[in-house]
Amino acid sequence: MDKLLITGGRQLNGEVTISGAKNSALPILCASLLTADTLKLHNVPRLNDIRTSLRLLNQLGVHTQRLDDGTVELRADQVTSLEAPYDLVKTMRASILVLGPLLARFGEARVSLPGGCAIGQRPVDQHIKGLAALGADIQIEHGFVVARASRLKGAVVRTDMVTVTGTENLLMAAVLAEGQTVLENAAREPEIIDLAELLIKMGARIQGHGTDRIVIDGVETLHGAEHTVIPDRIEAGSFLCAVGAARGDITLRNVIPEHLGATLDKLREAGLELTVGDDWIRAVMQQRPKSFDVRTQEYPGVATDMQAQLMALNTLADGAAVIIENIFENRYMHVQELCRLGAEIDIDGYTAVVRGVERLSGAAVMATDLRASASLVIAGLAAEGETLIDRIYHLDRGYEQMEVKLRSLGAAIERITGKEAA
Ligand SMILES: CC(=O)N[C@H]1[C@@H](OP(=O)(O)OP(=O)(O)OC[C@H]2O[C@@H](n3ccc(=O)[nH]c3=O)[C@H](O)[C@@H]2O)O[C@H](CO)[C@@H](O)[C@@H]1O
Ligand SMILES: C=C(OP(=O)(O)O)C(=O)O
Repeated sequence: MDKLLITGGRQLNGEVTISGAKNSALPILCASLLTADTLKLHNVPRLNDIRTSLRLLNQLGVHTQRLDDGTVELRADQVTSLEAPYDLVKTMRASILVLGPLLARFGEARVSLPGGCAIGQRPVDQHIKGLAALGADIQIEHGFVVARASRLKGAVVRTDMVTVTGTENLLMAAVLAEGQTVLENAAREPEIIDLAELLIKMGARIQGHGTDRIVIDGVETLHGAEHTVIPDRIEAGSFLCAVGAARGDITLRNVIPEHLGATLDKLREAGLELTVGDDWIRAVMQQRPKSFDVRTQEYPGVATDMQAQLMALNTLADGAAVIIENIFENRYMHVQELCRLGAEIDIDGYTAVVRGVERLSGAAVMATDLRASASLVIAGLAAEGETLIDRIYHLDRGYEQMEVKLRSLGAAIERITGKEAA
């Protein structure tokens, strides 16, 4: 298992290019199942989750090809299996996103229930409820969601809570359904808009994406399209937290600053000087951060996927901060590890109180999930001495070459691979 070794205390300076968004690319890859024509996708990040998705799609019979420039071509003209097996689904919850497209185009799907996960229970009942409302017959059998429908029929679907992948699954199902579907209480994340825009290029009729009411008029078939995945707002936010903690002067390239609105507000509260252009953000930090409170919310609020990184920044702040995690019931696994680095944090249910300390000190820590890993990297960059982060396979799920990018900014960070790390 690989580890990361960080020698903290170096400032970050220079430019870094942000990769395509994992959470946009994952549903978009699954949209390839909706047509027999070719999808040509640009700016697809090189991540373990993307490799897992491509493996899953291959297993279903989708022909996939990755070109050197980050382009991925997919063609689902010979789908040979309608089953997403446990061994692939267990490593990545987003595999559930094949359910809607398979059912809509082929009238059948068997998708393993996603396995346990470190940040909360994460049921898929809303995906199932929505597909049932579109006329699917759905059973849970032997750990699989087994869904059948001759042709899905449009309906009004109101999910009990805002769900990102739930909205995406229902959107991909509804585009091929007969008649009109209205998704109420829909997620408004930029990744939903990106998916909807791809589907529209494929011939889908969708209105209202980006609002909480999406109206879809089903069509008989969809065709091929070419699309560029949006930049990863969470990767961008993570680098900004890193410079906030380690200090320095960095410029992010290939970003859409408006997707980071709530995060940028928080970072300004922390004392970062931010200059924002069309597709770049410059961040300068030369002082100790000031503490700032965080309440995670659905977009356009502060993303739960930024909570751990914003907490890492707060551990070094002047003052105390209250952090409230509103989306996942178990997303404080990083707290114990940040405390190993000298942070002072108390948790009470969904609330964490962070009392900023003047310095962190390097230690051996364990990554427990994707954004927890990022928070440990951020803290390690600012800590005195060496921090050794174990289980960074979590980080590799969602950050493209994070240590290479950080090294280019001047960080002392090395990957220790395989046996060497044991
Ligand atoms: C691949 C992807 O895009 N992942 C993102 C997606 O995850 P994901 O789509 O899994 O998260 P959801 O938006 O669905 O979850 C929001 C809340 O709803 C609950 N819920 C959801 C569906 C359901 O059927 N029943 C139910 O109870 C969840 O347990 C959670 O408490 O959105 C999350 C919230 O922004 C992000 O943290 C993840 O990075
Ligand atoms: C929780 C995340 O991803 P996933 O939904 O794929 O687990 C994330 O991106 O922070």
